[in-house]
Amino acid sequence: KPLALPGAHVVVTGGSSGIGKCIAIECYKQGAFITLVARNEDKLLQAKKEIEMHSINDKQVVLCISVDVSQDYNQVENVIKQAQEKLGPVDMLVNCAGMAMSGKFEDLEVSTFERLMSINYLGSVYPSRAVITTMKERRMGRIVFVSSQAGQLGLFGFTAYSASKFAIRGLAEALQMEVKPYNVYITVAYPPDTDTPGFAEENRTKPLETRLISETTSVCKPEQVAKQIVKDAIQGNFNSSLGSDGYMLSALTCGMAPVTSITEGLQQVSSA
Ligand SMILES: NC(=O)C1=CN([C@@H]2O[C@H](COP(=O)(O)OP(=O)(O)OC[C@H]3O[C@@H](n4cnc5c(N)ncnc54)[C@H](OP(=O)(O)O)[C@@H]3O)[C@@H](O)[C@H]2O)C=CC1
Ligand SMILES: CCCCCCCCCCCCCCCC(=O)[C@@H](N)CO
Repeated sequence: KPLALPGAHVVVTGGSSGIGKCIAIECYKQGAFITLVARNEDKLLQAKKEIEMHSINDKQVVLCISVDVSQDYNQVENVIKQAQEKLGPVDMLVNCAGMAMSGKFEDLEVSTFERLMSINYLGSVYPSRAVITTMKERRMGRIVFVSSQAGQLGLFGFTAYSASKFAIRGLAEALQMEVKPYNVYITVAYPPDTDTPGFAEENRTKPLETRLISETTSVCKPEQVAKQIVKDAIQGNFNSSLGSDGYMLSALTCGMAPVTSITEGLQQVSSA
């Protein structure tokens, strides 16, 4: 059964910018209560104002909490507790906090591998770990992981980034198998290049080869990406991708990932 967003509590990490902010807006437009989680407080307040312009009733709330999701599990757990005290149990968690850094393997600092793994991977483990018990008890919930097309295939320049985004998929597949009997559904999103502040930042140091490969697919708008992710999450689809290249990549790299319908499974076989 699709998740009903009106009145639901949606937590979005990385909700102060880019794709995360657009996901928050999309959910708010459909009547959800939102908790935004990110580090910078000014950006959080700015995003809150922007989201509030899309309210559909006067009960809706946007709560902001500043925390680094990649550092300390206890801190993250406290943040989730605070959010639940104010807005009730989390119906949907969207793990969107993350960043990209590119460069040839030998040019990347070793610390970059550690950093991307902790932000993109552990930064998705901690919030998910903090909500899962309640979701299982309530026999409902959605957890979204934002991976990337670079989490479906390894690309020149993305040795650190791709690995951190592949890791998310392993976590998600295993977790979905555990929580399906509890009516909790996991979605992994694989967005293409998307026009966000994070993307602009990433482009400042991108190797030419990476740029050329990336340019074979077009740059999407974050609103468009967000709409697709929210739609798939509500439906409980395990895979969320966008556009014809996104569709092909997902079909080619489906592996043994859960399928939502028999049709989807047959489609994967025929398009492969
Ligand atoms: N844009 C793109 O081309 C694509 C992006 N993605 C993925 O989508 C996600 C969002 O990307 P995008 O919208 O471009 O990024 P932005 O840089 O625009 O936004 C990132 C958000 O995450 C927050 N954030 C970053 N690090 C942390 C942290 N340690 N703890 C808490 N919050 C954090 C930022 O706030 P603050 O800095 O204040 O903490 C901000 O709200 C990322 O996971 C990215 O890898 C996937 C495919 C394509
Ligand atoms: C037959 C199948 C055809 C498919 C063509 C495949 C082409 C691959 C292009 C991948 C682009 C990389 C996107 C990474 C986005 C990202 O995560 C960063 N921008 C993060 O900010």
